[in-house]
Amino acid sequence: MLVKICGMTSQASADLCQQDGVKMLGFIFHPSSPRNIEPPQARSIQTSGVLRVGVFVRQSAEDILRTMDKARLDIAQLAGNFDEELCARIGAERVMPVFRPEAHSTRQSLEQDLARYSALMRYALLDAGSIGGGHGRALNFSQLQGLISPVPWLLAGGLSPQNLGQALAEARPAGLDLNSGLEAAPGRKDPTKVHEALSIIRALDE
Ligand SMILES: O=C(O)c1ccccc1N[C@@H]1O[C@H](COP(=O)(O)O)[C@@H](O)[C@H]1O
Repeated sequence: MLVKICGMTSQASADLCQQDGVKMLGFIFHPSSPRNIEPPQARSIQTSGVLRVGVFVRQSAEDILRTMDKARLDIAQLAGNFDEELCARIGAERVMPVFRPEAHSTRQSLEQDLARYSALMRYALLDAGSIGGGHGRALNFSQLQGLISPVPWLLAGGLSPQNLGQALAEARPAGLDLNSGLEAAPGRKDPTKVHEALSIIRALDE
């Protein structure tokens, strides 16, 4: 199971979330987010053995590449409008676009969209809503069961210890992206929720 925990705002939050089984830590570069972080601060946060993911909403390829360099990022999560050219400029191995199941009237249309980006991304992420993120709103998990994706896909949107079991059983993603559902307050991770979520995932992933 590919587990990503997003919204790192300090070394303490990264230390809390860098636990066995966590593969990605996310840093949000979106000024209006309560989880926004500046590139130098993200750079100063030490991580080990995890992929460092930057979350971007409306930045240009140049801005994204500059921030990736400044903050020592491995992957760009494209949570705004993206196209083939943007993905190609960043490089397929470093791209995780956010796809929006609710914007598609059929499952086939979502799968076609995923297929279109097959050579342009390393992972795909599926979230609720139409742009941005961190809204804490979940997708309809059962509608995603058996989804055909050319790359491993992560489920995002309102995941918390309360709904992880249902999400895994119904959507059956390759990975999970946890964010506001593990917070004590916006931008501040709750150690109890983080431990609880990771132990649920470990138990269900055996
Ligand atoms: O969390 C944010 O503030 C945010 C802002 C702008 C773009 C993306 C953001 N977060 C991402 O949204 C999803 C789902 O988050 P949640 O579980 O619903 O809180 C996740 O991928 C975050 O990386």
